[in-house]
Amino acid sequence: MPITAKICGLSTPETLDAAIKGGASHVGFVFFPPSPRHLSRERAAQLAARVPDHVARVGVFVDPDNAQIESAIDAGRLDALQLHKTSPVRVAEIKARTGLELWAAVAVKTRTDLDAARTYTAAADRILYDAKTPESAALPGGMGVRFDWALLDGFRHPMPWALSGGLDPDNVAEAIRRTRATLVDVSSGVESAPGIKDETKIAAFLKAVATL
Ligand SMILES: O=C(O)c1ccccc1NCC(=O)[C@H](O)[C@H](O)COP(=O)(O)O
Repeated sequence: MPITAKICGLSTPETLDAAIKGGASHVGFVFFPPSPRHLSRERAAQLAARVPDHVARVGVFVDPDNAQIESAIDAGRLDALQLHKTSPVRVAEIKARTGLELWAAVAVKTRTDLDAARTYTAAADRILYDAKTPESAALPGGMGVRFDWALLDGFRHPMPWALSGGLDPDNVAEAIRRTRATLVDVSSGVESAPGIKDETKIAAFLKAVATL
């Protein structure tokens, strides 16, 4: 099975183009004001217009309300929604309301954290296993934190899934070999500073994925 990749938190035409040129299957647009990657609706619309049909636009949210979601879907021409810190009931509501592909982020630090994945079976289309960020952290994702991939050993995934958290061009091949992920997601591992994507790192990450 080919390995695919989502480059998350893109905010400029140049870095978006680098992700598309490098073969990303998904591009992520963050809609969360505290994030250095947050996009205004205007910026999202400009970027969305550059994305070809074969690349999926994923909107990233933290327990959003309906108005936030609807304006972002329109502006970003979103194909999928990635929801952090959002309950299974709320994910199901959003799915019913939008009809879009829904990804539920599950924050992982211990094996017990994986149990949350099963609570989304009736609501989400995909689980994104992401590293749990510290309680004091400003963001629930995009912090370059990695979890112990061995936690996924022998775990029966309840639905399609993706691996995230602390991936970068140097460790993504090992992560894929270790976990057998078929979709990987990266943000800060392809940045030169928080929120500043680096075209060279994006290309290196996608090359590392493509060579597997
Ligand atoms: O990236 C953000 O700023 C962000 C803000 C709020 C919720 C989620 C966020 N990012 C989620 C992602 O999809 C990241 O790609 C994922 O957490 C991995 O990030 P990183 O460890 O930096 O590669």
